[in-house]
Amino acid sequence: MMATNAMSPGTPKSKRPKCVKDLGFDTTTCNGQNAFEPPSDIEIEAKTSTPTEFKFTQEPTLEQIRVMQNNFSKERDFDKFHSPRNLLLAMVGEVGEVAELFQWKGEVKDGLPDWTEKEKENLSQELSDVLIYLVRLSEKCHIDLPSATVEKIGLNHKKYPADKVHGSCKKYNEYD
Ligand SMILES: Nc1ccn([C@H]2C[C@H](O)[C@@H](COP(=O)(O)OP(=O)(O)OP(=O)(O)O)O2)c(=O)n1
Repeated sequence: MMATNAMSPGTPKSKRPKCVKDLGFDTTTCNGQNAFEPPSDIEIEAKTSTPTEFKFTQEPTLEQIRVMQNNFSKERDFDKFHSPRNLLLAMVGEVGEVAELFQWKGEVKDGLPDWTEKEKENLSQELSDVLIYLVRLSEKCHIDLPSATVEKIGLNHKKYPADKVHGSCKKYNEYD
């Protein structure tokens, strides 16, 4: 379904859409319970795709990751430690561990061709830790992360119209 209610970046926070439904998108199919159907103005098919282009696997979904981490925490009686604040600090700590892997390397090439297998494995683990804590934090804050992300991408489309910003890295509020 098309977004019908345009929202300018200057809209006060209190008046901003709270969920993807407020943008005019059909949310009945993107709440983690059902199959995901993207709003028709947000493409999920790659614009161009080559056989060598990097892609994620289809599963696990964020909901499946939420369940896996929820089970992991229950089995270990970790729930009592997983308050939103603790999870936020844990996530930021893991972001720091990602940053440490890039520290002093200068710019690195796409696909990290100059990294050792061990370095790539470390990065893979630290990025996963960030995601695991992000998903857990979202769960604890009752943020439906997949839907919220679609909503945010919708907002990004409105703030950064492709025909206006093409090839520029200026912030949306720096345009006339
Ligand atoms: N109380 C805890 C402890 C760990 N984990 C899970 C979530 C993370 O994916 C991972 C974090 O474990 P560590 O704190 O041991 O961090 P690392 O795995 O990054 O180890 P290191 O700090 O040695 O790199 O384990 C968790 O959910 N709750």
